[in-house]
Amino acid sequence: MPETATRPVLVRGASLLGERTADLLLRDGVVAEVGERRSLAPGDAQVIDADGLVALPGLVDLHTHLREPGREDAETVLTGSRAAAAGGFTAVLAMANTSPVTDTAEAAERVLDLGRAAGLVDVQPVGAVTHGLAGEELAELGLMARSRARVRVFSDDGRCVANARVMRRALEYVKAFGGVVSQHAQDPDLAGPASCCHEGELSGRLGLPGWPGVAEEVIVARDVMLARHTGSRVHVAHVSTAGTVEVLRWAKAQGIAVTAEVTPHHLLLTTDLLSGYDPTFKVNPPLRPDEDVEALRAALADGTIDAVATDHAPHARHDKEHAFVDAAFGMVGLETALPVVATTMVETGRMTWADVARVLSTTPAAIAGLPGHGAELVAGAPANLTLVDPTATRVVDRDASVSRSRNNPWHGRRLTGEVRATVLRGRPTLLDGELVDPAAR
Ligand SMILES: NC(=O)N[C@@H](CC(=O)O)C(=O)O
Repeated sequence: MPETATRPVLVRGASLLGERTADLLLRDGVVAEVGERRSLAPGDAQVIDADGLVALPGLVDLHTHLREPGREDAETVLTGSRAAAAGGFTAVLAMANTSPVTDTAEAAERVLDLGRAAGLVDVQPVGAVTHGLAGEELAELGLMARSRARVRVFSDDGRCVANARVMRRALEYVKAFGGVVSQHAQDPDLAGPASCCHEGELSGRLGLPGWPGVAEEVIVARDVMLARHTGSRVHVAHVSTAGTVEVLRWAKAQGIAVTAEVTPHHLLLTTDLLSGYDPTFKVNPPLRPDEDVEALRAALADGTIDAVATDHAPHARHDKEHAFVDAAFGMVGLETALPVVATTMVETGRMTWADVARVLSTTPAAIAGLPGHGAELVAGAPANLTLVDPTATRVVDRDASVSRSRNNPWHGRRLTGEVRATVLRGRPTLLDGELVDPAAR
């Protein structure tokens, strides 16, 4: 995207990946110089004092619902971009389950253009796998790939591509241009049409229809075999069970081209939260028991799960404030993803900040094929970065969110790790924890 020249930025004294302290001079959209701490002269640059802050490559979210077009009462590309910048993201993949669905080149280009107009984060459209997410005929995969939007990730997310023949064809098709199919793994027959939570002892007691983890696992098992058969790439969206982790571990050991993501909420929240029937905790896949959460954390730490993705799923009050069985599935997550990962994985000693950069930036950028993102912060790299205060703690207040929606499962929880600044191609989008108006940059 052509951008007018901006003032250089000097990031002073940041701890690169929490490993070594340095100054970074950002000019013309790239990291122009990396020097010893306090070695670079500011000249006419805007100075960001990053003493005590960890610098990461800008975060990349593989799984964001921005709701525009169609449900602007829940979120727009602009309000979702604000939430992304506030959360430290410099790129987000916008899911296709909008209204109309992103299943044509024109629809994908429109989302791309809305993202550019908002100017806070690179909004990369995800294309639907099938027309209207109906699971039957393939969408215009090739046209979306060749469009200005350069779509590489395809997903019917919210719905599973349940038909094995359709999934096979989609995998064959996207292989031609290095694309990937991101699967919402939920066998519709096994899960059942009315299921709204994890199937287990608690769902029985609460009288809520649940779906078992095996409904996810059978689809993942099938899809890794289809990926092997086609020689194509499959990505598993929002992994939620220990059984899926076992399948992934096996598939990776065979050399099958499978990648997977876990959401922040599946790393910390468990099914027992449902005992109050609060629809804030209704999400798909559902919150699972402790054993699954533990397996997901271990799999993220050992690389079996490749990435963290938010599944930011904003919903308007009138869709969420219902009896549990009738409420919409989903929770917001862009603004809290980094603190949840810091709290569950870094504070517990399971991951380093370099690991956080891998799972929230480098690997998701590689999976999505976004060459401008996820790069190590060295001279010549794109100036996309996030500055984090690793020790600050904060109690989440849903009303302080810049998202349009309030379905925030973290409200009232204390989390460690605070995003202080976000920089997109050398321009701050967040400074001192406050959004920077694109017009003022
Ligand atoms: N995660 C959710 O619970 N909801 C998502 C769709 C989806 O990913 O299932 C949504 O679009 O609201």
